Amino acid sequence: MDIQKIGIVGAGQMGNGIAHVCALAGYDVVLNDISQDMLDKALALIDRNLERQVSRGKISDEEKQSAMARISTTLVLTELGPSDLIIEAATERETVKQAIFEDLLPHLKPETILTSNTSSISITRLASRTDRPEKFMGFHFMNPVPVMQLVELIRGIATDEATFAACKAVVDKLGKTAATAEDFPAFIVNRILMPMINEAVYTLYEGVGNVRSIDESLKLGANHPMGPLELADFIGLDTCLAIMNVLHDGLADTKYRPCPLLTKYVEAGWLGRKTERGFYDYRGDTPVPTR
Ligand SMILES: CC(=O)CC(=O)SCCNC(=O)CCNC(=O)[C@H](O)C(C)(C)COP(=O)(O)OP(=O)(O)OC[C@H]1O[C@@H](n2cnc3c(N)ncnc32)[C@H](O)[C@@H]1OP(=O)(O)O
Ligand SMILES: NC(=O)C1=CN([C@@H]2O[C@H](COP(=O)(O)OP(=O)(O)OC[C@H]3O[C@@H](n4cnc5c(N)ncnc54)[C@H](OP(=O)(O)O)[C@@H]3O)[C@@H](O)[C@H]2O)C=CC1
Repeated sequence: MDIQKIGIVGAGQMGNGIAHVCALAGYDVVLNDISQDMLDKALALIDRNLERQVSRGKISDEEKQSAMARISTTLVLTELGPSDLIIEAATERETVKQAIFEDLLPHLKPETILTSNTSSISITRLASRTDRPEKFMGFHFMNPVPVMQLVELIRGIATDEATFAACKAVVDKLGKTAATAEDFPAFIVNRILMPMINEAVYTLYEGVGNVRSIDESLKLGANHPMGPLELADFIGLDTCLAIMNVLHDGLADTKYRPCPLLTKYVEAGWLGRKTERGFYDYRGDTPVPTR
C-alpha cells in the first residue's frame, strides 16, 4: 500500500516527535489529542526542534517550512479518517488505546493500517479488538524521535506480510533503521532497558547510592549518555511504571516487580520532566536531585 497520509493520536513527547519526522520525510500528518494545550505545545516544540536542525545545517529553512505546512492538528479524532496509516501514541494504558481504536474504526478506509507506538502492551491483544488484526502492528519509536535511529516493528500473531512491508517502507523513508521484535511483553528494547532503570530505583530505595551518584556511576562507569534516573525522568515515570507492570503481569516473574519508590513518585504526580519534577526537580535553572 502506498502511504501518504499519516494520522497520529496523542501529541505528547512521542506524538510530536513522530509528527516531526513523518512531515520532514514528506508525509501529510494529522495530529490528534484530547487537549488543545498539548496540540499547541506540540506544534511549538516541533517548530523549535526543526529550527535546531536548520541551525545545525541538517536541513534547509525551506525543508522546515514545508514540514510545518504538512502538519495539521485536531481535537476531533474522526478527522483522522482519510489516513492511510494510523500511529497511536497516546498514554501507555491499554483501555485508553482500545477506546481510541474503537472510536476511530468506523471512520477509516478498509485498507488503512493501524499501528501503536506502545512501549510494552500486547500487539496481538490490541489488534484482536479491531476489525483488521491482519493490518495491525507495533510501530515503536525511541525518544527523542528526531534523534534516535531505531524503530522496533512488532508483528501481532495475525499481522500479514503486506502490512509489515508497508510499515518497513515507512521506516526506510524516515531514514531510520527497523528492528523486528516478537510480540512478548515490552518487546526487545524495554525488556532490557526498563529492568535496568527499575534496578537503579531499587539502588536508590535501598540507599546504596543517591540520585547523583547512581547517574554518575552509569554515565562515567558504563558510558551511558544519560544516567538511568535521568533517563527515567526523560521517558516519564508513569510510562516506566506502566512498562514494569506489563512485564510483571505478562511474564509472572518477581524479578520484574516495580520498585515501591517508583510507584510513590508516580502517586505523587512527580512524573519526571513532563511535570517538572521526578528524580530531579527541573523548576530552576539546573536540575536538582530530589534524593
Ligand atoms: C521508553 C521506550 O519505550 C523506548 C525509549 O525511547 S527508551 C529511551 C531511549 N533514549 C535514550 O536512551 C536516550 C539517551 N540519551 C541520549 O542519547 C542523549 O542524551 C540525547 C541524544 C537525548 C541528547 O544528547 P546530548 O549529547 O546530551 O545533547 P545534544 O548535544 O544537545 O544533542 C545531540 C543531538 O540531538 C539533538 N537533539 C537533542 N534532543 C533533541 C530533541 N528532543 N529533539 C530533536 N533533536 C534533539 C541535538 O540537536 C543534537 O543534534 P546534532 O548532533 O545534530 O548536533
Ligand atoms: N516516553 C518515551 O520515552 C516513550 C514512550 N512510548 C510510548 O508512546 C506513547 C506515548 O508516550 P508519551 O508521548 O511519552 O506520553 P505523554 O504522556 O507525553 O503523551 C501522551 C499524550 O496522549 C494524550 N492522550 C491521552 N488519551 C488520549 C486520547 N484518548 N486521545 C488522544 N490523545 C490522548 C495525553 O493527553 P493528556 O496529557 O491530556 O492526558 C498526552 O498528550 C505510550 O504508549 C508510551 O509507552 C514509546 C517510546 C518511548
